[in-house]
Amino acid sequence: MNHHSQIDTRTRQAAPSTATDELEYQSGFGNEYASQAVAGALPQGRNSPQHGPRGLYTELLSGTAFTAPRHENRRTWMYRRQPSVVAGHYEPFEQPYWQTGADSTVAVPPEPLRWAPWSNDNSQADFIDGMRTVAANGSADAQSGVAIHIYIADRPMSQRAFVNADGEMLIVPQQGTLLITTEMGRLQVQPREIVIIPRGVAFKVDPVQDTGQPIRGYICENYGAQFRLPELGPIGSNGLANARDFLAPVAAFEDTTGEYELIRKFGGRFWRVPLHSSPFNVVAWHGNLSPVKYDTAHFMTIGSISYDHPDPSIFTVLTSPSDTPGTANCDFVIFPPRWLVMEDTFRPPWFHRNFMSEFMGLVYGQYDAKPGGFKPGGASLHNCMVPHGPDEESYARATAAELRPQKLDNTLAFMFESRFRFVPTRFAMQGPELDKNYIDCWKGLKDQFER
Ligand SMILES: O=C(O)Cc1cc(O)ccc1O
Ligand SMILES: [Fe+2]
Repeated sequence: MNHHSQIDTRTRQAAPSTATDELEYQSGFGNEYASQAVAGALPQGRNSPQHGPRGLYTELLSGTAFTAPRHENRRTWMYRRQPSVVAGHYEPFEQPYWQTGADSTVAVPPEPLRWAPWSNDNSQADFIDGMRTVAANGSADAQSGVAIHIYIADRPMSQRAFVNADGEMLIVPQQGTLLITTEMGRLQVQPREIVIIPRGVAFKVDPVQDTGQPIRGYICENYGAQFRLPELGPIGSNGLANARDFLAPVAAFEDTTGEYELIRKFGGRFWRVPLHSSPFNVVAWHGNLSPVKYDTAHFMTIGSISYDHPDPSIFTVLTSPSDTPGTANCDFVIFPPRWLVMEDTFRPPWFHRNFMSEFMGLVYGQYDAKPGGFKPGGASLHNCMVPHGPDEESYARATAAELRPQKLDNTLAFMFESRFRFVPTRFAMQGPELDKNYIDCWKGLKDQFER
């Protein structure tokens, strides 16, 4: 099933890169998916028959505690050519730029921060080597908080696979199409789409075409509760990201021979182990723990059709709740193409100070609160209680505008919003991408009080 062909491009914005996706998927979010690459490989009526089907080994992957409530419980049964315990000894692997948890030695100024698109500092990097942590909070061992990384990669992972025991990974591609091979099968993901790789699932990321440009994007590594669809409350039973638009892979296994290198992130450290065959050897699987992708063009955006600018929580695609109701470990929020029709309203985001900490990125186009300075591939950070809002240009434009219905088009910004303060890494604070003059975009907002 190719869902791209179903997008109505008259009303929905096409992504800048449009490689066609010929892969097959199963639809739904957190379904009891079932798939087999070879007939007879998926047992019927039981999970672990005395003899695995077709000589396959049975292996269970639990993404939540066995006793997690039913609506949160995630696990998948895999039928594979070898169990994943077949491996040698692990040895340490170095990835010094991929950091875990807040770095308490970094002094974070309580002011708005912004970064230009990061430059490619290593043109020999795959997805793992090309990862750079830009901010983090919480702790992987405490199962709370997130890290935000950017990746810039020029080469395929090829015979290298990766397992993250510290959290799930929400990938937001910004440039170039990815082919993601996982234990559950393959997904193709391009800018405008997002993908979630659950904690513990082996995967690798390869560029789809050689465009001469590296693949680039943002990642939210989530140490906390798994991302899920938000409650809809009075919105009702439909809207925002609809579950049926999420796509899980179908079972597929690799026949490649030769050595694999498996890299495992475990408690903030990296380890490597040689494998004598591909870890992508699952012939059939069933369960509700699976990577899924989602095309944000399917997002049913809701906004004000009377007056005022609503809170951006109406744009929540996914939420990772914390123990405090309504106060997320992390929300993933998008600012997609949409109509603005509010009457007698300052339409861009208001000036504000927020309890929650806001990390923003831009996939393409312009963000209405910051028409200049905030570039695709760059980022901004407005931490807990840090004042921010529309820049001078946006303010001038919005207060002068004639309030006709207006389409914000050709744009996709997003926000990782967390209850925990984001601590930028040394890499982010000391690199040349940090915008030293960001605060100046507000300096012309003079006192114009008419007494
Ligand atoms: O600060 C930002 O640009 C993000 C944001 C957008 C919005 O529409 C309302 C509040 C908010 O924090
Ligand atoms: Fe904000």
